[in-house]
Amino acid sequence: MACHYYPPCPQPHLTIGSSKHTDPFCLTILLQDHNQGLQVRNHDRWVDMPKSAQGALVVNVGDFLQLITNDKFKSVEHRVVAQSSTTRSSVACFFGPGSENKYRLYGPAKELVLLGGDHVEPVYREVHLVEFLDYFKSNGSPLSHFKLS
Ligand SMILES: O=C(O)CCC(=O)C(=O)O
Ligand SMILES: [Fe+2]
Repeated sequence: MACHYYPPCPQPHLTIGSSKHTDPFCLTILLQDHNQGLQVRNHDRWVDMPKSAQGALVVNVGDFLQLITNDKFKSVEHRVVAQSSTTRSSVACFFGPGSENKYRLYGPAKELVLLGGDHVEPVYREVHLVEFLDYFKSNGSPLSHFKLS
């Protein structure tokens, strides 16, 4: 879980709340307050997330879910831009394989690779969570690194 507090910045164009990234796990469930700032990347455009209705949760797909679904679900690149006069708070909960499975090998799920009876080539090699997260910590999104050529 990560709790974020973004103070106002009088010159928001000179800073960034949170730099662009994808989340590494399967799903992120995000509670944000009523102030805007979160943006998601749609092709080459940054799109403002609309203000959440009271109590609404934002659900982001992460890189590990993209890997095990063989690209059926795509992780979303996002960032938080600073605001000139309002603060912003958010709480993000990250969901993925438990640490008891950290050395288990995961790859594109056979059920998804073979969906509909048609054979679909796996896009990624098998990897365990420790290797996946180590790569993420040093380099950002690990997806292209674990792609089969
Ligand atoms: O503060 C936000 O809305 C986003 C936080 C976030 O992207 C993260 O914790 O990974
Ligand atoms: Fe994030």
